[in-house]
Amino acid sequence: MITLSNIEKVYQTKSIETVALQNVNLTVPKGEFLSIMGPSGCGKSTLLNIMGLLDVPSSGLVEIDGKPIHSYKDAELANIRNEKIGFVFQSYHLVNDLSVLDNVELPLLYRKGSSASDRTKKARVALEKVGLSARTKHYPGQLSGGQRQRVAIARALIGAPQIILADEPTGNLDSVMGEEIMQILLELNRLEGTTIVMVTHDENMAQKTERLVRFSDGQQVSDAKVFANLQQV
Ligand SMILES: Nc1ncnc2c1ncn2[C@@H]1O[C@H](COP(=O)(O)OP(=O)(O)OP(=O)(O)O)[C@@H](O)[C@H]1O
Repeated sequence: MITLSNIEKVYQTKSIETVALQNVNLTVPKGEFLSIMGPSGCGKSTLLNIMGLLDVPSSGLVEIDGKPIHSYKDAELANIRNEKIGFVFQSYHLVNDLSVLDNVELPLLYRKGSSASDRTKKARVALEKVGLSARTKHYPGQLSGGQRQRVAIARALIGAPQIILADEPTGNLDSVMGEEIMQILLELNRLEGTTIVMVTHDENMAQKTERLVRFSDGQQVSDAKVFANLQQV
């Protein structure tokens, strides 16, 4: 579970102060699939970075599973990020000169006690989950956008994270590939209980999730269960 209380984020550059988030209170229960929508610049990526422990708020409290993150040392935070959280980005963030298999193995390189054979085995399982078993030796440049995003999801999955944070995961894809990626995320959430927070500009994608929070100017303007999916919740 992720809890944000009275979160404020102010970016201070030499001459300008930008309030990216203000008075944000949001709880994401374990196993929820939550969408975040809002106009460009309203603070969605900032929010996701704070939830993913990649950034800290200017004020307010962030708790993961009931424990405030400021009570952890930096090394402990890095461990939580590595073990509990998987990230998926709009532009995939794959390493171009590594094969698909090596890209997927990357998060485990930073984990203690994982052998090369264990990493390879887990990477193959993750690639199978996203339907890319036949592409392990390819390089990202040899794949379509949808396939690259599936590699990125496999990489997020390899460490069996409890939480996946996805920043516009279908943003660079056409509607067919976007739908495929969405089905993978929905299955992960339903079958494995992975908590997913997804930033999206696509109303259709948001309507497939359980709950939709809309932001404007750094603040929540609505927070509602997605009616069409209520019977599945
Ligand atoms: N590192 C930074 N330094 C200064 N200002 C920043 C920084 N990062 C973001 N901002 C500002 O904070 C505000 C929120 O940015 P953020 O990237 O969170 O918005 P967003 O809703 O994700 O936008 P988009 O949909 O375009 O990706 C914007 O006004 C942006 O210019």
